[in-house]
Amino acid sequence: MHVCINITKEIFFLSVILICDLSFIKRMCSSIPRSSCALGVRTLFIAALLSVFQLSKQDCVWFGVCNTDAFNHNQYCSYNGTAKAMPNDGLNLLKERCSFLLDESQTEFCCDINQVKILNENVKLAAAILDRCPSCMSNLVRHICEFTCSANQSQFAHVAATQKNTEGVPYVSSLDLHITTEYMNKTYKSCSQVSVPQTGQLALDLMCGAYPASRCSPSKWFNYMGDVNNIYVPFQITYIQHPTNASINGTVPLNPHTFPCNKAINSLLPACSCSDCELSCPKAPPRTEFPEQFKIAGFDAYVVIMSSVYFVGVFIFLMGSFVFTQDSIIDENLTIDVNEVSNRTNFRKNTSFFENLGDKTEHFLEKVFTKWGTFFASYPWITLFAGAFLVSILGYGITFIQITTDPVQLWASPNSKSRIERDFFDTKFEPFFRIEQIIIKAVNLPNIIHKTSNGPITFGPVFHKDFLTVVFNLQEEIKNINANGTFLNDICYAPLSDEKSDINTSDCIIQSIWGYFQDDLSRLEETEEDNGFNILRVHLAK
Ligand SMILES: CC(C)CCC[C@@H](C)[C@H]1CC[C@H]2[C@@H]3CC=C4C[C@@H](O)CC[C@]4(C)[C@H]3CC[C@]12C
Repeated sequence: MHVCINITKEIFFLSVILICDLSFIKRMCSSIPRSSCALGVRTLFIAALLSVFQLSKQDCVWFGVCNTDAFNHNQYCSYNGTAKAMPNDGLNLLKERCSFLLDESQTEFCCDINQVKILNENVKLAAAILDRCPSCMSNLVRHICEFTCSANQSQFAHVAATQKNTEGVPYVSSLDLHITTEYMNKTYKSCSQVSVPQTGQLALDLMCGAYPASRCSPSKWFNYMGDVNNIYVPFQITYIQHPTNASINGTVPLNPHTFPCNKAINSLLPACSCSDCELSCPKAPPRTEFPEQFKIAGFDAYVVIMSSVYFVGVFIFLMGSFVFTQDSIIDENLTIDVNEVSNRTNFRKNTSFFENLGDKTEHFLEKVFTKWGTFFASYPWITLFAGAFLVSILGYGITFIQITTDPVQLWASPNSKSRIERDFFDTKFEPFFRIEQIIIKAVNLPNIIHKTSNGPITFGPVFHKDFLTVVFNLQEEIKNINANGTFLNDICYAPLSDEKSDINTSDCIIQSIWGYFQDDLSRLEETEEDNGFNILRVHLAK
């Protein structure tokens, strides 16, 4: 509709100009030669077309400041013409926050010097919080500069509503801003961890309206920054997200260039620090990869080698037992003489290699030990005394024996991580306390799906309300445990208790998920509203 009206306007202008020109030409042509007359007509026609084109160009949606409301917010005059030249003072002011707009030596803009001043003033609000992370700040300011001053503003900004000032001049009271989701996400990502040391919060805790940073999202953040009900925002800015930067019905969504927070935007400014940008934090060294497992034909090499050794051994044994036999019986039909029973070889048909080997070894040992025994038996006294002397000499070492009964010394290597940490603990927290841990697992319970304004989030089954209640009861039972008259408060670590007075169980250090609820069952029931969603209230700060 809007376009149609403009086109009819153009045709109207064209016809008026042509009619005027034609009457003028008729008069002129009667007095000059025909060829120069034709040239004149053509030139006039082109000039007319150009002027029409110029008139129809509507690059801007606003220009200049037309209203200042009760909150000292400035609103801009509705204007749909071309960009206007910016005086040098204005260009210098633009350099402050929007220097990228001047990159292509552009001098015409859809804003005047007053708007640039207002822009610089307003941007200071965000700068107070975000300036410590230059990439985030620059990302955010890019779209603000673009929609306030860009020379082709009308491609992505459409006036949604206007109002009239006291003099009846219309000013923009609501603007639709077409912007890519990519820009919003990347800008949000680069700012999401920026901290505000003065308050100990994150920037988004302050800049996301009703939402804390943990529940903020790109859409919520931008919506808040454009919400006219926000005291800092002068007029409604409705961010309309586009999944791509493709133009739709002549609307080309704004897609300014962004920098990740760990990249410096120029050589003068640093990248954001680790405390404001996770990407800037030093990376943990890559995990040392274990060397490739040694394999033979796709099987573990040790298995292959040990199996081969086993089979070769078995093979040798079987060969020695059955194949390499010695013929020791001469005659098959031998009749054994009773007197020859002691001659073993006569009973054997075949003797194996191993049997022969065993036989020889046995004979050898028999000979050696017979000699040994005969020798010592011949000198009994010397043997007895020498033996006793040797035993007493060697037994002297028993005086150096140390028996370790401490399980820590017995089972933990002095260089092990647990041992080093325990030694550290012992030196810092005397006397030594043992930390007892109970690891509780939820069995057969479903996951918890928590519906939030950012979409559903799945939590593990340990967050089941009933489960948490059972854990609480168990914790209470442990607190009241009675071991033959000794209670937890008799043995627990209670650094905050007054040493002179008796230690109460409530002074004992117990760390569990119930700490979030100050060990108070009724607090688990408390909920909070998050944009229509019910959420659990966590009493961290109380
Ligand atoms: C918690 C407080 C301090 C932070 C406030 C953050 C938001 C609301 C502030 C920070 C920067 C501000 C913007 C800075 C510059 C401009 C350009 C101007 O042409 C229209 C207003 C507009 C678009 C401001 C709107 C409000 C704004 C988005």
